[in-house]
Amino acid sequence: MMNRNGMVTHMQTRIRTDPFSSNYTLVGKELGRGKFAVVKKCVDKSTGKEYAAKFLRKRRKGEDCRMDIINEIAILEMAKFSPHVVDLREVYETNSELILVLEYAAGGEIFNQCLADHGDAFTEKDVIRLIRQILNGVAYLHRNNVVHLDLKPQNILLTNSNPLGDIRIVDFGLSRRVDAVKEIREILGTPEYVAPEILNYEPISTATDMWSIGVLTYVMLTGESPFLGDNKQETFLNISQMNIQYSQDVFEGITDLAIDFIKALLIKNPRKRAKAEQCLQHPWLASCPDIPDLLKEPDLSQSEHELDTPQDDDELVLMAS
Ligand SMILES: Cc1cnc(Nc2ccc(CC#N)cc2)nc1Nc1cc(C2CC2)[nH]n1
Repeated sequence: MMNRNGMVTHMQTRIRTDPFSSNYTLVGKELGRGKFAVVKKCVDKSTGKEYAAKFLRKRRKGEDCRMDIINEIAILEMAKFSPHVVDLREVYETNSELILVLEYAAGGEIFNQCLADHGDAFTEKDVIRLIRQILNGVAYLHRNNVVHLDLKPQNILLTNSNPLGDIRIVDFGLSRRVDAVKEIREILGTPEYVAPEILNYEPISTATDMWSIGVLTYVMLTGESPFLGDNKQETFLNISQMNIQYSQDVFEGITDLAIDFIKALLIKNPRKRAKAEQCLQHPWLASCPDIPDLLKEPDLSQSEHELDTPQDDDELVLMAS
């Protein structure tokens, strides 16, 4: 089932109402915190296995937001066959919260290694391998007509940081189905990574995620955020005016193929931007072989997992930023 702004309203996971604390022990400090969610590491009491528990408040600013959380759960369910999307184990509900028990990625956010000093920063070879995994995960979502809409280094986790492990895409709190609605025109995402069409209230599409992957690649290779200004307005201006440099000093030691890859994504017109499947064929990614991911994941784009089409086709409500 879909509603009019591309949110999924139907899920299959059984929601448990027995106490989360009967089965899990919380350990250590918080892993992450958002406006209406907190993420904590936990351990399954019966197996000792580690998970991440995401506590999401159902009421936000006096509104019932339970359906927003159902949307996130349904998208995690749909993506369960992708090895690059964090796995959802089970869901609990209390009076005030829904609790998602998710796969634990011990390596944390790639954000931390993007900014690391030269010694611990990613090599170009690391970035090629990680970007290929991100593209495989995003290609899977796009084949299933889902856009993430908040791709950034804080939402790409590592199974292990040293030795460098594999990526897991997390946080589908802003994600939407793009096939079920004529146009999604909401201001979403994080300023440094939002695509120009978001700022101009133009239609959001899978190309919106591809722009974010272009920014992400730039940051992973250089440690610099290409459009970051002194404040949100300046950042938005840099994006809408395409104020981006590929200077020799910032890209010292980085191949021209890498720059060519980024330039295929940081294109203002979304229709001209490379798609995930095209990116996977780019010579920059072909420069170091890896196990073909498609061998690991069935493609469910045409299957019983297909979400229902929407009941009504009203125009989307234009959301204020
Ligand atoms: C070691 C660790 C360190 N830092 C974060 N940060 C983080 C980033 C984004 C979100 C946003 C979300 N969702 C939550 C936490 N997650 C970690 N492990 C996780 C985190 C998780 C699941 C995704 C929560 N599994 N393993």
